[in-house]
Amino acid sequence: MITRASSIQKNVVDEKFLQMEFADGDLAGGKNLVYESRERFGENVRKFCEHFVQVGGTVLMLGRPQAGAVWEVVSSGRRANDENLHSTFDDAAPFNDGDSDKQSQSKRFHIPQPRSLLAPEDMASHRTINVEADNFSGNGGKVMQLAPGDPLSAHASPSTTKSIGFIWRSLASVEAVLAGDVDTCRDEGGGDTWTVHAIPCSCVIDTSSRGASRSAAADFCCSLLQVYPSSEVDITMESEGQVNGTFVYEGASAAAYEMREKPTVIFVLGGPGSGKGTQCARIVENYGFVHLSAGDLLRAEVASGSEHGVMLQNMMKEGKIVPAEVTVGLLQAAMAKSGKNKFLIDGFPRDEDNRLTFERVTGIIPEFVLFFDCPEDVMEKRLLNRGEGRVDDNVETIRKRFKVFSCQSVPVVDYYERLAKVRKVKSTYPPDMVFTNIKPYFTKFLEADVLDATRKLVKAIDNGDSLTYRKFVDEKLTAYEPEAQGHLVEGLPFHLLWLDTVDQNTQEDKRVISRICSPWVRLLGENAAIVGYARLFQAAKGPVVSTSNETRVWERRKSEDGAFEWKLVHLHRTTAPMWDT
Ligand SMILES: Nc1ncnc2c1ncn2[C@@H]1O[C@H](COP(=O)(O)OP(=O)(O)OP(=O)(O)O)[C@@H](O)[C@H]1O
Ligand SMILES: Nc1ccn([C@@H]2O[C@H](COP(=O)(O)O)[C@@H](O)[C@H]2O)c(=O)n1
Repeated sequence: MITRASSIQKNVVDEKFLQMEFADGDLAGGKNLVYESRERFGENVRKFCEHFVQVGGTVLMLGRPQAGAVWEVVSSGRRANDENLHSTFDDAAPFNDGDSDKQSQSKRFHIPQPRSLLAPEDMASHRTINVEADNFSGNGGKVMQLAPGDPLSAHASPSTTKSIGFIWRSLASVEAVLAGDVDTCRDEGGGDTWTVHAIPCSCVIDTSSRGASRSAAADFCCSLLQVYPSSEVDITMESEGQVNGTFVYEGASAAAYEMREKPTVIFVLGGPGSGKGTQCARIVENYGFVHLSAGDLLRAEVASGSEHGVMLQNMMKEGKIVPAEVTVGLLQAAMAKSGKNKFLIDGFPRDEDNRLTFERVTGIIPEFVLFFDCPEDVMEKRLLNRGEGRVDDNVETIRKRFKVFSCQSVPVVDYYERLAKVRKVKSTYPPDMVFTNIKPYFTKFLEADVLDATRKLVKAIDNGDSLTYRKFVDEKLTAYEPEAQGHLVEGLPFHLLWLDTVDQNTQEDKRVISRICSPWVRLLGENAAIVGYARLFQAAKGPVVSTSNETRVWERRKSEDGAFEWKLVHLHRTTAPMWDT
């Protein structure tokens, strides 16, 4: 059984979830759970694994550690497979957390490097799974006829956005091969060829000197490196001049930083007229998401006179769900065009086919599903009063749409409910009240935004980039910092002087860069936040040269264009002691 981090949602790991997710037999039989993560481990993932172990399972955690994260193999003391774990992870050292009670229930090991995606039984037989070139002509989304161990190659589109989707699909394909899951082994085809030879694998990327595909290639390497330890991945980048692997590795890290995560997607569902569009407008205004309404995209497609226009119009008049390929294609194009990475996808997925097609094509799993709960009589009244001249806002079609919703869309909501991903809001109240009830689900995005602003600001300071610096900082910034010798400094000139003296032409190996470590965020209401962290200053090619502790106070305001932005209003920095190593 392979479980992804994203399906273990924050704050929802409880008995109910476990019972829904895993049949009794799975747990009672002491089955293995191979937990594969490309995401940061949180407290809930740990709890989840511990629980799984307590009910007799074994958990292997595979992937790459994030800074500061502890990778653990949690193994049930009641099972006799500890040896197996030792031989799989031969450099794993027992971890003694001093809690002897717990130790008798389960043993933990720190693994410095995860080894592979293979489950222990596969490791034991050392089956090598070849993932090679030229066995798959992927044009047109052909389904590959694969059995476990069969070779696989894949093709990537030259467009970066599509390629990112490919990366995840490609990794999903590798997993699918491992699991013998032929259905998942699809690819859309076209473009460059990326070759993954085996696990341990090597990867040859022909960039053909195209910018987009080069950066996609870097992303791909990065994804590989997140899943496989670098010792097992050998990356070569072929282009004019034979750029070597080191370049790609560094490129991959940079790309990983810029595009740390796949886009964040929230699906917005609810019956016709439940108020999805109304609330999405508020979420966009307050939390900076891009709103994509599947229905609006389809109506625009009809209006554009496209080849599918007549068919789409007829289906919509009947309240029917149009083919998923069309809707997903429109959504994908709109996401790429926006250049943004946070999306509210409204009125989607309307049925299982919508959901599966979206997952297959984009590889994106939604952060959560915002669901508006509203009785039919209320929705009908609203739609009849909407007055937007839509072809489907008449009693006859409205009733058909209700039927389609309960027969085809509700099962999708149930599916996400089983993954504990549904955030239900009653939408019979007035719009402002509905929005108040939605807000708590979006707090974490405010925290992420303010942390992102902090990172960008620190980067601007490192680069002597006063233009970007000014974008993030209030003119009346106040600061306590060692350079000010105990005085409160007000305004920007003191800081700009420092920025201007950072010599951007300094030789690369003499530059000092800084890194934010152990950050924390505390929101003070919706419009203020405190961010704290340790900042390590490093020579670009050398060890840490100094450290400081910084606290920054941010205020969220509306900018001239009406969007919210974070502005730094106060800074406190102290020099932190250095440790002898
Ligand atoms: N909480 C509410 N109270 C009263 N009226 C509302 C509320 N929310 C939305 N409405 C009104 O109901 C109508 C339908 O709302 P909206 O278009 O947001 O629904 P929807 O779920 O997006 O519908 P559809 O699925 O058909 O696109 C609109 O006229 C809107 O102004
Ligand atoms: N995923 C979707 C979304 C919509 N449709 C069709 O569009 C009609 C209107 O949708 P709204 O969300 O704007 O109400 C809907 O009744 C469907 O005909 C679709 O097929 N697939």
